[in-house]
Amino acid sequence: MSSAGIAVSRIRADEPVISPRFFHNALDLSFAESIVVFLSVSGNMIPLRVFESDSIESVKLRIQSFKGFVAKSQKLVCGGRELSRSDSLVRDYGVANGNVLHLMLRLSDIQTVNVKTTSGKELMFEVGRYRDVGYLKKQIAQRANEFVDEDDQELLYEGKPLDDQQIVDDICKNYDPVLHLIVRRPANIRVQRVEKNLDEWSVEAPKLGRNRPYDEIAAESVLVSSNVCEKDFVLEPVVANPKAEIPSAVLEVMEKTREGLEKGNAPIRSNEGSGGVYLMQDSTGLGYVSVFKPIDEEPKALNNPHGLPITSDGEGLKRGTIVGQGAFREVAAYLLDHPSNGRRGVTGETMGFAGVPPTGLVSCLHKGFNHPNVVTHKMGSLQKFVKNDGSCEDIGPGSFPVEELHKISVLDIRLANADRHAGNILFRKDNETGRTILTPIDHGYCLPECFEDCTFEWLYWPQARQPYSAETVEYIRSLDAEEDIDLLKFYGWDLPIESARTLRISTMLLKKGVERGLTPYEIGSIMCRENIKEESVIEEIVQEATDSVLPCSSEVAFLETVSQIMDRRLDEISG
Ligand SMILES: Nc1ncnc2c1ncn2[C@@H]1O[C@H](COP(=O)(O)OP(=O)(O)OP(=O)(O)O)[C@@H](O)[C@H]1O
Repeated sequence: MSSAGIAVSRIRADEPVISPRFFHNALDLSFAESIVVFLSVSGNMIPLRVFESDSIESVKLRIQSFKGFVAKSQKLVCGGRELSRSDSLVRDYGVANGNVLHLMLRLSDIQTVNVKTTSGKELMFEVGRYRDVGYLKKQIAQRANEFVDEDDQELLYEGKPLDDQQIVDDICKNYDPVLHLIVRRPANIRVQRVEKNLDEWSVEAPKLGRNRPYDEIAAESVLVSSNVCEKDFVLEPVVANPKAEIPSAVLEVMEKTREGLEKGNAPIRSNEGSGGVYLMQDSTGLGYVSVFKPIDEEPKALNNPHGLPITSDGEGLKRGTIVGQGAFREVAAYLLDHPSNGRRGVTGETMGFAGVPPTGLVSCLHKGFNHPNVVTHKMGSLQKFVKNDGSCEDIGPGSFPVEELHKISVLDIRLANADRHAGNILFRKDNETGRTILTPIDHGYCLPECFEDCTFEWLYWPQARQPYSAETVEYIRSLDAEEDIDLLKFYGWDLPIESARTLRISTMLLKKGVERGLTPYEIGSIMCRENIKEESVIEEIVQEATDSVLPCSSEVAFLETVSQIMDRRLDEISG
């Protein structure tokens, strides 16, 4: 999931933002049943008239028609809650007159840039929006070996030379620009250190041929400040229990990330995501190695770069989650994604059944992060960057192999994931086999304290209606919620009793469901609400158990009651 054009308003959603007079004018008789809300887009407040009976989808389509933002790319947040169910109504979310709707856009990070050489040859590049011109030059040098080194290239846009530090997104202004490439004959550069942090660069550029704009370049000397020897970053693993070994795949990701930072390749903030998401570069500066998500930049946290209002009660964007705990949840999803042939530490296998990328907890300091007030170390999750061809939001589910979807369904059901939309599943086509491989990412809202916001987009994909294979059933049988809770505790996250209960109940449901031959669709439907108003079956089961046991009953007795009620409900469904 991603976000880019961002609502930046400090006005709280429950504060009236318009004068009574405006209301009087805005609400004439023909609109007696409508309400006026305010759309916060990039700091601007735009009044928007909606009906309480409008669906969220139709509000998004309206925004699309007058602002041009594709409905699919929109994310609306009101009163600290994401209006995530497209078919639910404005009134279901309690949106009222004068409320502020924060609009966040999910824009692709990738920008197409066309490069035209002086001989008229055209090359197309797809680069990250937040890459700079220097990076683009490296790509040009790599793509066509008839071109000389990146240092000899000059890129022009609308006749003006571009600096290496200029960001692609700043040049592009919503369309695919054509840049003109000029290759200079190699200049002779000599660097001499005159004192600490101060180098003297002597550049002797030879005269170039006619029609070249750099004919005038003559020998010159410039003084350039450099910090090449200074280490201006910190990256350390966060270890809560020295006895808990960091998985080898996570250590490798940390090491490669450190190498990139050491080479001066700064974190690049992703255009996507409602929180601060940084793409960490490798040592060559040509690829990404990991993704860092600091806890203080989560949605509703103090330093969120997208200007979402700060939490007033500590609750995250999804019910039953807490702002600042996203990183623990990301790490938990990797730790609990056990390999299919056993447990990670024992088998030596690094990848789990569902393929959650290796993820660890780190403390990181870099001036490129969003910390407007103080420069401090940031704690957050560091996840291996997975090469991909896009997210499942970009293509229809027809080509996804059944087992690829099933592995993600097992993970989501177990962890009661409250944020499984198609943008959080990356896809990649394997060149050799031609198979599509799915990778689940973004687990900051798993293991919530209640089931209210569980949503699984895959529920509506045809593969979800096929039964689990024998191997998957075997894997599900091997799961043990108590072992999982102990594992997380060993790694330093003592799950709150409510989240531990969620894990126990959802594991119980998954196991009982497959024993009755239920499909991912059938089990998933028990966990998800059909609409925002009506409780899901799992919520009804929990409520019935709560009503049946004495308030002083133990957790074991409560879970035993849940188990009995669940058996009855599952028999009704499967019978
Ligand atoms: N492990 C990864 N490998 C490759 N790309 C990734 C990875 N993790 C995140 N990304 C990229 O970064 C983007 C934002 O990440 P992510 O969805 O985790 O952020 P978020 O703020 O939690 O988003 P959301 O608004 O969906 O909750 C993703 O859409 C994806 O393009």
